[in-house]
Amino acid sequence: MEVAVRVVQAACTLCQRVQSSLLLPASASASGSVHSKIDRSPVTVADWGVQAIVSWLLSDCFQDENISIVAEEDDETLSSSDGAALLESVVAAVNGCLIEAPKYGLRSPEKEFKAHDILQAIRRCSSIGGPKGRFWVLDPVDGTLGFVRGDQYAVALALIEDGEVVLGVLGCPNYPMKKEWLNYHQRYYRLMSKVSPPTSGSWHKGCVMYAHRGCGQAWMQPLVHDFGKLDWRNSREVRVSTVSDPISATFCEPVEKANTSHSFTAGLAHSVGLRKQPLRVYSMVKYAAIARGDVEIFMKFARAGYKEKIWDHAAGVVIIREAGGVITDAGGRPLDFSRGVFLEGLDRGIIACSGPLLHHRIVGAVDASWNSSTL
Ligand SMILES: Nc1ncnc2c1ncn2[C@@H]1O[C@H](COP(=O)(O)OS(=O)(=O)O)[C@@H](OP(=O)(O)O)[C@H]1O
Ligand SMILES: [Mg+2]
Ligand SMILES: [Mg+2]
Ligand SMILES: [Mg+2]
Repeated sequence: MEVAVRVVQAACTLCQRVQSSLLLPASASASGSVHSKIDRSPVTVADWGVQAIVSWLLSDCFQDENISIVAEEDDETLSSSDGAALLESVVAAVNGCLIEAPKYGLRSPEKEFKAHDILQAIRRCSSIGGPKGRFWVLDPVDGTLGFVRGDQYAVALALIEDGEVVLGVLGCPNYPMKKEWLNYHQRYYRLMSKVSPPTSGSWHKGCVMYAHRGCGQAWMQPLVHDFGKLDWRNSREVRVSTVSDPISATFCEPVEKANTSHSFTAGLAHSVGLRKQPLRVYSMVKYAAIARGDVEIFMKFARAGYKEKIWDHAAGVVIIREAGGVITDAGGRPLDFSRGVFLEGLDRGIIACSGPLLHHRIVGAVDASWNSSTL
């Protein structure tokens, strides 16, 4: 757990630097830093950079060159002839971050990384998961769309043992320790990014959340740029909301309508008596929000045929559960992390709630309205 938290803290620093540079007006570096994948989703220098550093740091910490990691990105684009400029940016971002690894109580590599070291580190995350043994699961940047838009995103790292998520760490660089800081923070960030972006060293407005299966506790600590100054006693326990009356509950969901049916969730919300506007947030920050009691419900109904990937959920699931929440598919069954990179057998959608009462109502409402929906 300690290694995972340190590694995620370091990875968040890399992300913050890349995000600041992306937000520079007409930034020369920005134009080349975002690439479009075959499914037209974005991938950036930060996605590859984080995957490379997490891969290298984990294998270095555990002295295991063959450490097993399932992760979202691959090296195909960077290895291709038109990926040379991107690769160069990733090399610079990774070296800039790893040189500071000792600040996080981690080791820097003996020599600066060259392009082929980066490709190798990215490629090493090629585990395909499964029912047996132990492997890490990494979403280097979850909510890449939010990331490129200067908004919410998360670095998500989990450990799976024999098909069960045993620990999860969620780095949320733009999600302040206190919900009340969020508006102020976002307005400030947008304003600043038009003038001069904040230097990474002065930016302490994020948090890192983590939990270990079976402890019944989940924790949050501030994002730091010098781990030596971080006292583990600054970590505070987080807990889900105690609200169980739908009238006072808030639900959250993905921002993009391509990723979930906003109309179906609006119908569900109405039928169970939710009255507040949904909070649309990018990334697993939604899971962080449930775990620490900022919202009560998360719902996602992807289009038929879309298969959810384990890295989009693993870290968040264990944090929500240990913080006291309930998370299942829409049939009320636990998410199955034991069947490879996909959440195979997922029934319709995902529902996370601060407690069993709300969860029961929503699952019931899905059943009542599913057949008349167009999903
Ligand atoms: N079609 C479709 N349907 C459902 N989900 C999809 C789909 N395409 C992608 N993804 C995955 O969604 C991840 C982003 O989820 P978000 O909750 O951040 O979505 S949103 O941007 O707020 O709409 C996103 O994670 P990242 O790629 O890490 O950003 C994807 O893994
Ligand atoms: Mg992606
Ligand atoms: Mg993701
Ligand atoms: Mg991602």
